[in-house]
Amino acid sequence: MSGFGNSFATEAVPGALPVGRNSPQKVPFGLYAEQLSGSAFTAPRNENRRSWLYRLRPTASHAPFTAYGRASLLRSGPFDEVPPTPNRLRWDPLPLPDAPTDFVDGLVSYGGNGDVGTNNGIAIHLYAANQPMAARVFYNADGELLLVPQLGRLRLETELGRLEVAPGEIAVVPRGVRFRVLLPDGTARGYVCENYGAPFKLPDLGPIGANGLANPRDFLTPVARFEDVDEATEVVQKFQGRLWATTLDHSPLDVVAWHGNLAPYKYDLARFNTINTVSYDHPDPSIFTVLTAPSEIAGTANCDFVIFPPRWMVAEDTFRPPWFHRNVMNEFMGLIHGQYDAKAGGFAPGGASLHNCMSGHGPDRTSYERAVAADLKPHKIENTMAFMFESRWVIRPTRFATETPLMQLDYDDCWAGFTKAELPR
Ligand SMILES: O=C(O)Cc1cc(O)ccc1O
Ligand SMILES: [Fe+2]
Repeated sequence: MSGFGNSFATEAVPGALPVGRNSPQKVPFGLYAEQLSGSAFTAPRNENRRSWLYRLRPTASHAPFTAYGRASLLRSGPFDEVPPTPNRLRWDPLPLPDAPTDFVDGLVSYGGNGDVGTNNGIAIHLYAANQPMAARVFYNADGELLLVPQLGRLRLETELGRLEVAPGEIAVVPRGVRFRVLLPDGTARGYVCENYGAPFKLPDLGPIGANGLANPRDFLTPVARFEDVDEATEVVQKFQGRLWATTLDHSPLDVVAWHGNLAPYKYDLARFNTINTVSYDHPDPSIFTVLTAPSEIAGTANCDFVIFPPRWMVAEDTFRPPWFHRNVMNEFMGLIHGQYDAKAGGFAPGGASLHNCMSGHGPDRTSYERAVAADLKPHKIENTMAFMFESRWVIRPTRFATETPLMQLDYDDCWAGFTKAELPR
């Protein structure tokens, strides 16, 4: 179903969706009605998110959750394992695992900010997996999950239906929605932004007008699809930063019909309507915002999801790549494929970089020298897709991120050796 944040209605069995009310005395077929809220009941209408689910069994029927037994590199805010470093950080790609590892066990946190307990901030994870989630499902009680596949498709079997997401596409799974991740290509790697704050929405367009950037109709939400499976299914949840598990005697992906505006969705980044200068200067990368999770300060996001898609570069008398800058916001970047125009080397697909508040960064020396010498005819940047999670709060790396051999100890060298400017004598 097409559209961002629409009010959808879908039933996998004709007649399963109650008509004219949410909670009839007798739900068709004896299904159980359940409201899933993504906002406070009293949130303003344009921010109010909820769906009504009609399921084979109530979610409430389950044994207590107990602490998840397995080791995990998943971390949550507050991020205080190691002192936050003011240094610029970059990592080589996360290797695919040797041991059998599914999506949940393959999550590795690189950093984050805020606090799961106060509903602000984000966590940034990478995943590398080689096993489908067989007899288990996962949900995150701490925030919604923005998934950015880099290698291999993900098949998300969720309570509200099925989504397949390939590298170059993204998906968002709302807080609390249970899902299983299957790997149609056998292995998968990618990035996750876990958003503790207000859910992602489309940015305002201001003077751009009524159309452009990510257009609402290109967001896709699944139709209802359910499993009628009476087999043991483990439910793993993350709650307040810790993993918990319980086992049901059935699959909880048993929602036969649902309606509402809280649902998973996907988006193909190739549909992005990229807007850029046709005169001079390199605009701020906010022109490439796909989704924004606002904070209570207008224009100062808990998280912006920004992409650097293929595009024409035509600016005249302009240094065309990203300029040198120091930002009050905090920038975590990843690369889905190709090359990023500010980095001639070292920033590989599946890798990552972190430039926190006020740390000087920008083009590496090779990119700089090439751009200053370039013949400025129209040039198309092709076969590339980098992205950024940009947040108003410092992204505090995890112990893993600062101690892994994937971290490039020589990152600073990419900005070494610039010749000094020469003033007229
Ligand atoms: O640092 C980066 O590479 C991201 C970035 C890109 C750009 O075009 C302008 C500013 C910015 O932070
Ligand atoms: Fe930057």
